[in-house]
Amino acid sequence: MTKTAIVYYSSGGTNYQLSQWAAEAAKEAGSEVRVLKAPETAPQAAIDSNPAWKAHVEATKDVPEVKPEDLEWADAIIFSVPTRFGNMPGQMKNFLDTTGGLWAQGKLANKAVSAMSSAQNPHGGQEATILSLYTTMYHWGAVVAAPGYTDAALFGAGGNPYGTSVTVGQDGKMIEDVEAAVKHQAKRTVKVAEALKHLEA
Ligand SMILES: Cc1cc2nc3c(=O)[nH]c(=O)nc-3n(C[C@H](O)[C@H](O)[C@H](O)COP(=O)(O)O)c2cc1C
Repeated sequence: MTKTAIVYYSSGGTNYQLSQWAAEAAKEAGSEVRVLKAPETAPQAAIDSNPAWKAHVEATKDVPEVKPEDLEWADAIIFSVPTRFGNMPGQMKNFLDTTGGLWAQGKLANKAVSAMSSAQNPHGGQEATILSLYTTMYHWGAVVAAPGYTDAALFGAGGNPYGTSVTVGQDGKMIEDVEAAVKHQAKRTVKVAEALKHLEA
């Protein structure tokens, strides 16, 4: 059975929702799934000063924090993060910077990976954010299973071939309907992981 880790960071819930859709699809594709959040690094005072952020942290307090061992466990890894100035949030970068030990042992090579993102503007840096994640994955020797234009669902969802991305309005709601695109991407990442299982590093 293929194992899938869905690793996200979210302060408003968008990337948590994208991760939930990805989890449903990976399970449908026959994979064992863990949904895991990047550990928070912001001071509690900053979280408390933002009611939406505070509510999201409270609502997801039972989601386990990702550990490097989860990446070693997984055959497929799907990342989901908000765009922060065209880049991933520091919380995710902080976690990725703890994977040096696994990288040095070659344990992240040949994982099938893909990434998703959200931003407040339709062209607010989603693609750059996804590519910033892939830069680290290339160093791992992982195999990026970007969706490209492999399914019609991509077109209704903004058509981002690097990875599903969505615009989030001022009210925190998603503008485009990306559920089908997320699910296609997750299933494809699982399929690529299955195909890679017998590859020698
Ligand atoms: C520090 C910071 C930087 C941001 N930078 C951008 C940006 O460059 N472009 C943009 O469109 N939105 C930007 N945003 C908005 C976030 O991308 C948006 O709130 C996020 O995608 C919502 O995802 P979440 O609900 O999972 O937290 C930024 C937000 C913060 C807090």
